[in-house]
Amino acid sequence: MVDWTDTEKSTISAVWGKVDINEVGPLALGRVLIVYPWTQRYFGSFGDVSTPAAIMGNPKVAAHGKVVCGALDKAVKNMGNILATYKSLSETHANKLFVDPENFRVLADVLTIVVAAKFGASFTPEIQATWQKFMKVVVAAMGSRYF
Ligand code: HEM
Repeated sequence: MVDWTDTEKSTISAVWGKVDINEVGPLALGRVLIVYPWTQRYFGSFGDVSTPAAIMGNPKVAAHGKVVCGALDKAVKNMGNILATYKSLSETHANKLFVDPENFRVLADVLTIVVAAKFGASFTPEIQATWQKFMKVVVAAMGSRYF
């Protein structure tokens, strides 16, 4: 159970409210595949991911980036119970997709970089701290059914 202050809750809602899932989702997943190439092994059915340009232009990568960010929307809307929110998604990634949970942290870090680049100076250290706390909880929840 994670305690969130009212300020933390409103900070996450405000940041998320300014994030365009359709833009940030594809950018984040594309960057994960480029910066951490071993993650490509999970997306064998996605077609051409052989070069950075192919990855960033791949419609399946873009579509899936939106799906992942859509799932993050659920965490924003259920901050009081992120663990339960991701129970079955964690089970799917563990037992069906066999995704190494270390990759959740990788995705969270890349997403933070993409969000920071979009926000620029308005992504203050205080906002970053709250955002990273939120990401930590998401990563923990996504990894919660691995053991
Ligand atoms: C915050 C972290 C993540 C969230 C919220 C998330 C969310 C999702 C969602 C909602 C789906 C669709 C599930 C379904 O259709 O039942 C999915 C599928 C999938 N995820 Fe994740 N995911 C995350 C991280 C990752 C990472 C880091 C990887 C691999 C590096 C990954 C690999 C996959 C794969 C391979 C699929 C199936 C794709 C397909 O064949 O269509 N996920 N994920």
